[in-house]
Amino acid sequence: MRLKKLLENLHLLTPYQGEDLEITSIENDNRKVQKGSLFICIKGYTVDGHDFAALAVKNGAAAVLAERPLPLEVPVIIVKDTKRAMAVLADAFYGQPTKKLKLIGITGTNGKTTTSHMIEKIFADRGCKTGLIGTMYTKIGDKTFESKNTTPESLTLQKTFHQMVGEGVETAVMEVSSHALDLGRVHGCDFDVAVFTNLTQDHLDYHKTMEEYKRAKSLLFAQLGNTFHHQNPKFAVLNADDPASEMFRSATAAHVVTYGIDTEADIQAQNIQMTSTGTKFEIVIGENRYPIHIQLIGKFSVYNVLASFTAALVFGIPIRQIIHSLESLKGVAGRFELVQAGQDFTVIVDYAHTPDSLENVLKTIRQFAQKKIFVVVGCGGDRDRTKRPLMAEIACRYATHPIFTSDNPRSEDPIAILKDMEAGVAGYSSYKIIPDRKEAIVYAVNQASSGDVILIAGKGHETYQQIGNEVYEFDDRIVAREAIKER
Ligand SMILES: CC(=O)N[C@H]1[C@@H](OP(=O)(O)OP(=O)(O)OC[C@H]2O[C@@H](n3ccc(=O)[nH]c3=O)[C@H](O)[C@@H]2O)O[C@H](CO)[C@@H](O)[C@@H]1O[C@H](C)C(=O)N[C@@H](C)C(=O)N[C@H](CCC(=O)O)C(=O)O
Ligand SMILES: Nc1ncnc2c1ncn2[C@@H]1O[C@H](COP(=O)(O)OP(=O)(O)OP(=O)(O)O)[C@@H](O)[C@H]1O
Ligand SMILES: N[C@H](CCC[C@H](N)C(=O)O)C(=O)O
Ligand SMILES: [Mg+2]
Repeated sequence: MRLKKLLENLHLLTPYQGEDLEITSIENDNRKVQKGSLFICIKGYTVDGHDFAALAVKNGAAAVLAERPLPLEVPVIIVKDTKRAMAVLADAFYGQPTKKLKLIGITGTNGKTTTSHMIEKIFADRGCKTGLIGTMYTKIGDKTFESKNTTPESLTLQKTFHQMVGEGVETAVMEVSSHALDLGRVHGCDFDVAVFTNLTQDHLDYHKTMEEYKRAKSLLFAQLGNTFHHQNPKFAVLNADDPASEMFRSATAAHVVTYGIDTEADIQAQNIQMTSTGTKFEIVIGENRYPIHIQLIGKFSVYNVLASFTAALVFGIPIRQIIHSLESLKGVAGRFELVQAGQDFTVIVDYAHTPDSLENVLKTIRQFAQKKIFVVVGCGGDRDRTKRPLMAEIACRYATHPIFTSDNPRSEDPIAILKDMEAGVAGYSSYKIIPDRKEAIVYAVNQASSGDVILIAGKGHETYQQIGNEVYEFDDRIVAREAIKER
């Protein structure tokens, strides 16, 4: 694409008058620059991309987009906010791919990954080629690619959507994190449906207050726009049981459809019963009742099913097909995943790393556990510190044998993280501290007797543990399996 044509999309008050050049790619990392790239300088949290502009030019950059003048031999286009501009240029360069896709965005503290997989399954079961972007990976059809962030920055995102369109994807489902919304990573994404799961405490290291965290989440609903698309209507799918939904409703002019359990909603779950193979309930829509028997357990799973059901319903997918897809879902990796290695006690690996998710999972376990409940849990370093004492207290409140250990300590001292956790459990003496995660898992496995339950929380599908700057191979499921075998 020609540079002038590309820059027209920025609608600068003083249009670019410089040399017109062929732009072969857009990059914001000098290490990816090739001959003819437009290099965008982004001031990051760690380094300033402006400091890499000269290197980018050396690597072949034809032009540079920056927030201040730079002494370079190629054209330097100055804008106030390169991150905002990057989203616009990425969308234009890749041919506005989200306009060619049915795009479903999911936000909320917990349940995004699970719900996105449910929605993807409903569309895939209909023979539709799907795309998925989220915490575990980016997926195009059956191929998966590693993802660094739950929601990547705009350039990576638009490139991925472009690839999806090229490979025949019709429907893309993505998790939209609060960081992404706040940092404008999804600017320009033409969402058709925005889904809200729930809002509880997390990420206060970044957002500082719950109000700010909620405001960031509300941007997804604001982004559905204020224009009506009567041929392709846009929908906000909101959780009637979560008070934050009111703010999200007011943030959008799109059609609002609610789901819920405890509060009256357009799509409601009633008569919820736990069975030996999962959960049975009825989905009530007006006068109609649709029985469903899913293979997952817990009230939180019912919420995820309702959110997915509603998102699919607004696209006009027949109810019996939606129900069939949801009933045949066995689970999502690392979410309430059972480790079965011939033992006579239950071992569950789950991604609960927030107070609310830990409480939900432990409450669910309490519904069926007959004997001891072990929980092996830690808290991530360089993340919200205020959730640490809360998670520890929840572990002690619901489990008979809580074991505090390390999650991903990152740059923090693991012992200091454990001290933050301990601050929440002054009134308890039931817990044990084993800083080494493997030792903690082995200890729980060795202590368990027939009929007990062990919950290993926090890392779910993760296959690594980050201690300092080192990333080690670590998979709770494999460690637990080996511990069971060696018992
Ligand atoms: C705080 C934050 O969001 N950081 C994100 C940010 O990194 P950063 O600001 O540190 O970037 P930087 O390293 O300073 O680089 C600045 C610029 O210089 C460029 N650069 C850098 C080095 C170099 O040699 N050459 C070069 O050109 C970089 O390409 C970049 O354009 O930009 C990176 C690239 O897009 C992100 O990967 C990174 O996410 C980090 C890994 C992260 O941990 N983010 C978390 C907080 C996050 O975003 N989490 C959410 C939600 C998680 C959930 O609840 O599910 C998520 O969506 O993942
Ligand atoms: N609807 C829900 N409400 C509360 N907790 C949930 C819900 N769904 C899942 N959980 C719990 O939260 C954990 C994380 O679920 P999931 O990975 O689907 O959430 P997420 O929003 O994608 O999280 P992240 O922001 O870390 O990517 C699960 O392992 C489970 O313990
Ligand atoms: N997306 C979440 C994942 C946390 C997972 C937990 N294992 C941790 O490392 O804290 C985050 O980055 O905060
Ligand atoms: Mg996720």
